[in-house]
Amino acid sequence: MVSELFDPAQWDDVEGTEVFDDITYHRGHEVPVVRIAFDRPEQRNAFRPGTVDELYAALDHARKQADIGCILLTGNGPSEDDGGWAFSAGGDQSVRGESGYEYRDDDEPADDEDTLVREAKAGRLHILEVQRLIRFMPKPVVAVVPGWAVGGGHSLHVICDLTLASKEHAKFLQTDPDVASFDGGFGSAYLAKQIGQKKAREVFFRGKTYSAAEAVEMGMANEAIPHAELEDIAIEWANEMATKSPTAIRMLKYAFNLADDGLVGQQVFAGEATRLAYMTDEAREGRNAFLEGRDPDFSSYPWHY
Ligand SMILES: CC(C)(COP(=O)(O)OP(=O)(O)OC[C@H]1O[C@@H](n2cnc3c(N)ncnc32)[C@H](O)[C@@H]1OP(=O)(O)O)[C@@H](O)C(=O)NCCC(=O)NCCSC(=O)CCC(=O)c1ccccc1C(=O)O
Repeated sequence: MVSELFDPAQWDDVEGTEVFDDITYHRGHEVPVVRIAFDRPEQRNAFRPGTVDELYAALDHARKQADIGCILLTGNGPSEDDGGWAFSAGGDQSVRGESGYEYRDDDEPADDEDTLVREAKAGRLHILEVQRLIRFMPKPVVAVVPGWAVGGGHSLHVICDLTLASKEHAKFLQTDPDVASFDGGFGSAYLAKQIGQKKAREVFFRGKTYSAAEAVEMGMANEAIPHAELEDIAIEWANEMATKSPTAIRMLKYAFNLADDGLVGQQVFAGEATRLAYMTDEAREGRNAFLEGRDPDFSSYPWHY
């Protein structure tokens, strides 16, 4: 069983992903959606470096699928040890070293003799690379939170485009200052954009646990959903988004990001505007004139206002 909330009739395996140890990755049977899930329920889906590598690879694969319009990011469960549920409890503290989170034992990416592996074995904080991948993903990413979203796991739900939470089991908690960590980027500053400065400071400075209903009330989750229906409703929402105009959704996501992302936000939005411009006859005339060694003739293209 992948997870108690996982409906095998809704999902197909994805070739090549059987090598994943710490996550699962499935593609919608009838919907243009993928489901990526942390798969360490006995550790509350805490992520170690290998988990982050796999998560990055799966998200990047989903990014490149032209027929996939939405990504559900969740956590498998419950824990066989105690029945507890989690989206993710953040960085695995048992492998935290002095320069970041370390590869160890079965988490090793490759062979000891390899020079590149020595680099990879240095402490990593590359969950931040995953955050950026989600941020710039040209399609919506939905955090489906069946239990604890804590520390770096909390930051991950914050960066996702939408958050759907289990009414009974979702719990939102920032422990960063308890373990002497601090997400000074999207996890805190973007959270403040969502719920306001006072509330975001409370989340980090007090380290109180919030329910799904409180998270919705605060504006950091979209809806609290009965636990048993969580993934079904998530698929419904994902399918609604994934069947709209891909260009409109992509431009809207980048437009929402733009103001907060500075020049990089402008670059990402402008890159998509350039792509749209390349699709016009006017752009084809510019390219063809160069290739044909003549001056371009733009006279039939109006100065729109
Ligand atoms: C999540 C809890 C509140 C759940 O509590 P409870 O339900 O009582 O369960 P437990 O019995 O505590 O846990 C069950 C089992 O899971 C293990 N476990 C839980 N969390 C972790 C973890 N993070 N790492 C390792 N193991 C974990 C726990 O030890 C138990 O195992 P047993 O063998 O059964 O004993 C509670 O568990 C809890 O508070 N967990 C710790 C949460 C935490 O502090 N997370 C780390 C925050 S820091 C972080 O995530 C940094 C991430 C990062 O990379 C980063 C770095 C720089 C900038 C930004 C970021 C970023 O945040 O992205």
